[in-house]
Amino acid sequence: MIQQRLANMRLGPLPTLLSSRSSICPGCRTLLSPNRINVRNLGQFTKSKSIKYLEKLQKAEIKWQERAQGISDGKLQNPWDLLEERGYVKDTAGTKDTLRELMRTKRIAAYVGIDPTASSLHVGHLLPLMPLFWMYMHGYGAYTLLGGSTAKIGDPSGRLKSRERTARGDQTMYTTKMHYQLKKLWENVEIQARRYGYQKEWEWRRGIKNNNAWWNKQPLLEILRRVGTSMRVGEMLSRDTVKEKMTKGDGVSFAEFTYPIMQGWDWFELFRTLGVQMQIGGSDQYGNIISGIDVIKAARASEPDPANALPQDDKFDDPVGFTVPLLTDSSGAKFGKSAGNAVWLDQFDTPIYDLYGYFVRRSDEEVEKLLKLFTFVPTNVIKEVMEKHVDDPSARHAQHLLAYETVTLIHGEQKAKEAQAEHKAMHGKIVLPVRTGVDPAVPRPPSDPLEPEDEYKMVEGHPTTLNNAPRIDMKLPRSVIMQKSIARLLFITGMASSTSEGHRLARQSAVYVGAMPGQTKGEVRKMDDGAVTFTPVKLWFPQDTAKYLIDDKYLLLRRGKHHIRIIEAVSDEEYLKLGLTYPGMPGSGKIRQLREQLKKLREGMAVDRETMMKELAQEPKEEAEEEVPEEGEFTLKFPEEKTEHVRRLEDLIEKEWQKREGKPGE
Ligand SMILES: Nc1ncnc2c1ncn2[C@@H]1O[C@H](COP(=O)(O)OP(=O)(O)OP(=O)(O)O)[C@@H](O)[C@H]1O
Ligand SMILES: N[C@@H](Cc1ccc(O)cc1)C(=O)O
Repeated sequence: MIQQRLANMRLGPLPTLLSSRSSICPGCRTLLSPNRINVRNLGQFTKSKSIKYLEKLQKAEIKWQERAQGISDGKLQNPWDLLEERGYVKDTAGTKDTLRELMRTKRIAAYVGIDPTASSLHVGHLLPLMPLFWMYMHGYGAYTLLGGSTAKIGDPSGRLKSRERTARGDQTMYTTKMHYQLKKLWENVEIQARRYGYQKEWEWRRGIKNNNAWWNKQPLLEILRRVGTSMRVGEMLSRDTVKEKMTKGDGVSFAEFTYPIMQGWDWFELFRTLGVQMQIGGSDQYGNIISGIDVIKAARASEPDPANALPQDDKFDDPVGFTVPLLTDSSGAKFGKSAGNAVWLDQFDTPIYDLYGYFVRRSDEEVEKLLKLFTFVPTNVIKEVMEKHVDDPSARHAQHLLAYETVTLIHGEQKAKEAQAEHKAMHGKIVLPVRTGVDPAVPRPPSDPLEPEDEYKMVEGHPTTLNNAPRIDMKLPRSVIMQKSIARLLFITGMASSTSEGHRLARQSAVYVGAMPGQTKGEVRKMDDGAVTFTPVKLWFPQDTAKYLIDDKYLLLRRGKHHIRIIEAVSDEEYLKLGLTYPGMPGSGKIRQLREQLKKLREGMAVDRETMMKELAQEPKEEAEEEVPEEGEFTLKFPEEKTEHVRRLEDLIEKEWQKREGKPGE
């Protein structure tokens, strides 16, 4: 069938196509029209490969057109209707009819941008991401963009106060963490797609972009000439967000005023290179989306090279967008970091158990809406679940489904199973702890200084995925970073199982450090803030590690695809005060010994107080330093007197004993 259609296609013989002049975005796996293929943009293919590639494009296009016909015939649902039905559409840029028809006829691509202004994504960010994920699962191109450059300006939309400036190093840390969170989300979306029966096809496209890639080399003059001349200041001043901030807030800086143009130019870049015709954002992004459409139209009309001209034949070539409703808390405040009510996607900011608990606590009134927004559960199944739920609301059946599915998307199904089992074991016996800041009235329980090093251990016996990858961020004393060999650092950070393995990895350049590839041999170029780039580690001298410190504060290491460490250099005093330890830290044996005993006690393995005290009185085992310190090498050692951390652990052990012995007040 496809063969036959291929032969009948009006595209003509492929070699002819290859010589035709016009434009197609190189990243799009979309055949726009017969005369729109630009051989220059297919430069990376040899001629024969290009023909194969074009054949694949043709097949994909035929499938798409068959699907479009199926939608017209009422055999298939238009994905736009799915987005509307699930509650994702608040306002549209472009009429709903245009959006609907565009999605039926054209395999467009869409994007959602997020500025890395915190170290983690939060549940609010999932809302604009969900329709993007749905689009991906229906064969559209889907891109997430990190605003490494826009974050330096700060979007004034929906705010009365300008964002605080972020230090260069922190900005890098935020970008890196969000980049890996997005990667993890995308990997989980692939799994979810399979789980829900969406068969992955060659044409599916997705990616994570960083606008730093173009802003670092974008001449201002080009923007002013191509876009600046047609954007009217009066119109820009009349935008609600600008007016609000100018009259009720702290004013609008010139940089903030140009923010919508920056965001619009991002869109133009994605439109030009990847065929991203649609932008999705929270409802506070409506003004920026409208400005973006103006920017694209102006940039498109002012293209100096006709060979690069973008299609602009009819309304289906114009950029479009839509906003999702804002997720708010019970007081109506936008759920996010600025309002201080965020539920984080980073399990070390919001533990998975708490994330699960957050969704279980949603009210009966909102659970159906949230199931549609945050899960891939089909609407007919949601309907059945809600019927069951109404029969016995106290079982919180719908809420558990919501929690399970959302945690599965964020952290993987295994983690969702664990959180559910843990939750079920606790249910009814204790009040759920709230450690997320969702409800500030509930005090946060003191954190347990339990086995922090374990967070950096790789899971044994299982392949590493981003769902089970160890913790990314860690602190280390500055002296350790500056004076230990890179091999030792790899061991200390959990990237290698021993110093000798660290040595081998560094010798083979099998690990990477956050930096820009040097242009000359031995040259070290620091990473651009806002972008994440790695170059292979070499066996350099301990003092050379300092060259890779970003903003004199962060060192980035990567092994394979999933083992990342963002190591923050803190003063030795602060490290001790925080009570942190690292593998092989001289004097840390006491802490390890106390932790082991506390664990034993909690697991009911401790015999009696006297035996435990005896064991604690023994000299703790020190982890042998595999490496003989080089002369003058610093070794951070715990001071003789008890540290805060030791005292805290002793205190916890005492409390556990009192609990066990049934002392009042515990
Ligand atoms: N609570 C929310 N509901 C819906 N969309 C949201 C929510 N929070 C953020 N978004 C959307 O996520 C995208 C990125 O948001 P942004 O980078 O502004 O982060 P933010 O957390 O909203 O920032 P802040 O809370 O500091 O204002 C935007 O499209 C934004 O509208
Ligand atoms: N301005 C958006 C983030 C964003 C940044 C760059 C873009 O191209 C798109 C969106 C926000 O603050 O929420």
